Amino acid sequence: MAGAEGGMLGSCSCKIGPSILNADLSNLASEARRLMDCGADYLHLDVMDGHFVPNMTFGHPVVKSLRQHSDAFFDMHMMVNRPEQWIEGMSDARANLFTFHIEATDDVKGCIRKVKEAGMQVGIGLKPKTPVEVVFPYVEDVDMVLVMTVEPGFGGQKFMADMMPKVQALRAKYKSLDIEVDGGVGPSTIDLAAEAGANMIVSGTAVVRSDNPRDVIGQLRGKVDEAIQKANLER
Ligand SMILES: O=C(CO)[C@@H](O)[C@H](O)COP(=O)(O)O
Ligand SMILES: [Fe+2]
Repeated sequence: MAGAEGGMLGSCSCKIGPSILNADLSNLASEARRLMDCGADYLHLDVMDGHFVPNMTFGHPVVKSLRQHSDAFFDMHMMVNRPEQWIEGMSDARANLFTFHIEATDDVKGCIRKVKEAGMQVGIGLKPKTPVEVVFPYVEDVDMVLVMTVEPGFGGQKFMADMMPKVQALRAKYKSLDIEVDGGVGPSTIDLAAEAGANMIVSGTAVVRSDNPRDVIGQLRGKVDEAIQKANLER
């Protein structure tokens, strides 16, 4: 659904979402346009509050401004404590998917409900040290599960291959779940993520710092499509 605002999740097809964290943030609108024009399916927007992670980025006022220039599907990666406090602002900014971390709230069910009531799709994220089992009670209620493949906070880190068993465990249990991986994903690590069963691929540095982002997005998509086809044949 490249380029269109609205629903995108639920089909478990390959979707590539560049992270703009290491892009030129002073030219967010043109960076968003450039990445969507290069074949991205959605934009992954990293929100950091300086508490949940040791870094800060931007909040809903910036997202609302960006929305004036882009009709892309906005995947909000909320690396913030007490994500509940930003649901209304992100909904007002016309974000599409609000992904909060399971470690960041005492009321996971309540947060899921409030995101839905605010008219957004909902994702739930797991830091590397969080076991995958903690998310199982909520999977039926969310649109997507995000498995972090770096410690959240910064772009350009090394992909943690030891997170792949989490992706495999989720895929084994939930055949049509949208599973996103985020952190250190690029042409040299996509095979592991795709074969484990991830279908939503966040890629920051590898895409935005490439001389040929279209080619990188195409390579990532090729590997994921191939893995999905193989998995379907084996079923
Ligand atoms: O959420 C995060 C980091 O906390 C990510 O979205 C990264 O920013 C992706 O960038 P690369 O690791 O692909 O450079
Ligand atoms: Fe992210």
